[in-house]
Amino acid sequence: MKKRAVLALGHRALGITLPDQQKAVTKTAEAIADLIEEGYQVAITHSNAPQVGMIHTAMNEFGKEHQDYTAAPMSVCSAMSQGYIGYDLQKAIREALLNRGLYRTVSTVLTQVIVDPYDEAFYTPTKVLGRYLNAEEAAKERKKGNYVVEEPGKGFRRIVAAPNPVAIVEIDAIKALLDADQVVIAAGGGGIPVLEQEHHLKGASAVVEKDLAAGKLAEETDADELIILTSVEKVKIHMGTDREEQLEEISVEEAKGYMEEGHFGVYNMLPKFRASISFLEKREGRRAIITSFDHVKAAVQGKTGTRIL
Ligand SMILES: Nc1ncnc2c1ncn2[C@@H]1O[C@H](COP(=O)(O)OP(=O)(O)O)[C@@H](O)[C@H]1O
Ligand SMILES: NC(=O)OP(=O)(O)O
Repeated sequence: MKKRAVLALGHRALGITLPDQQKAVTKTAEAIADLIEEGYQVAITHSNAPQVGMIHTAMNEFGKEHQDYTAAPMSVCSAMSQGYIGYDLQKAIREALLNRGLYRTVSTVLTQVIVDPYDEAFYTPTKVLGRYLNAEEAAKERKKGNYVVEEPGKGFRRIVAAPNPVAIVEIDAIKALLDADQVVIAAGGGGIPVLEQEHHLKGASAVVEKDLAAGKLAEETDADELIILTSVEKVKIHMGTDREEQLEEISVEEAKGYMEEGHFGVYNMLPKFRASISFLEKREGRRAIITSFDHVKAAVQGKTGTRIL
């Protein structure tokens, strides 16, 4: 029986600008093809904060120059990011597989993720997005009810909530594609955040943390492995001190302990641990791996990466 993996692609595996993204996904697609060659069924999710920031600027600032301009809410910007990132990934993965004489349909499911309107995250936004604003522009954003944060010496940036993913709306479609052994890109950028209002879904002005959405996707697709591809081969404890140590194979209990001791960056490494622990506590006997895209093959073979069991 095939193993099922959910992969989360971070900034290094995905790239940021259009040309950068096309170059990065070509390399990442090789790593994904390695996994498929090893017999994995693969679902992929990815970052999108830089991309959604660019789309938001394009739609809401330069868009005004178009006579039929209407503002684009954050949820629509998220959907757009899923579309073009998915398109680049589809092309790159299809090609990497064809070069190895393999064929799989690769598709992107525009995915909505339900969030809780009472999530604390709506009161304490953490996802920094878009270009730098000057003080006057920042004041205008605040007047519109948007949150803005100052980066000393650089200017101001929009900041939006990163609520927890509660459920994946299109989960049955994603599962059907995986069951058919097809490659699926889903819950990109953490999914398009939506609020459930009776039986309607309403886009939320937020960006879900992609690592947490990947954990939810792994849980809901009953995956064997959650593989988070980031910029480091292994996670460190006591990072930057003379006690620095790389983590290899650790238990959930150990992972929780390190988390509580505060070894991980709050907005970068910590969500990867939260996602891994949440998945492993709900699906016993599975594995979470945190490593870089160029070490994924060795990591699934147990030779490198930080592996949480
Ligand atoms: N304990 C840690 N061990 C390794 N890297 C860490 C740790 N804490 C924070 N980091 C930082 O987390 C970064 C990866 O997170 P992030 O940049 O958000 O990645 P991604 O875009 O891949 O999700 C690393 O480049 C590193 O600087
Ligand atoms: N959605 C999301 O978590 O994106 P980043 O990884 O780019 O912050």
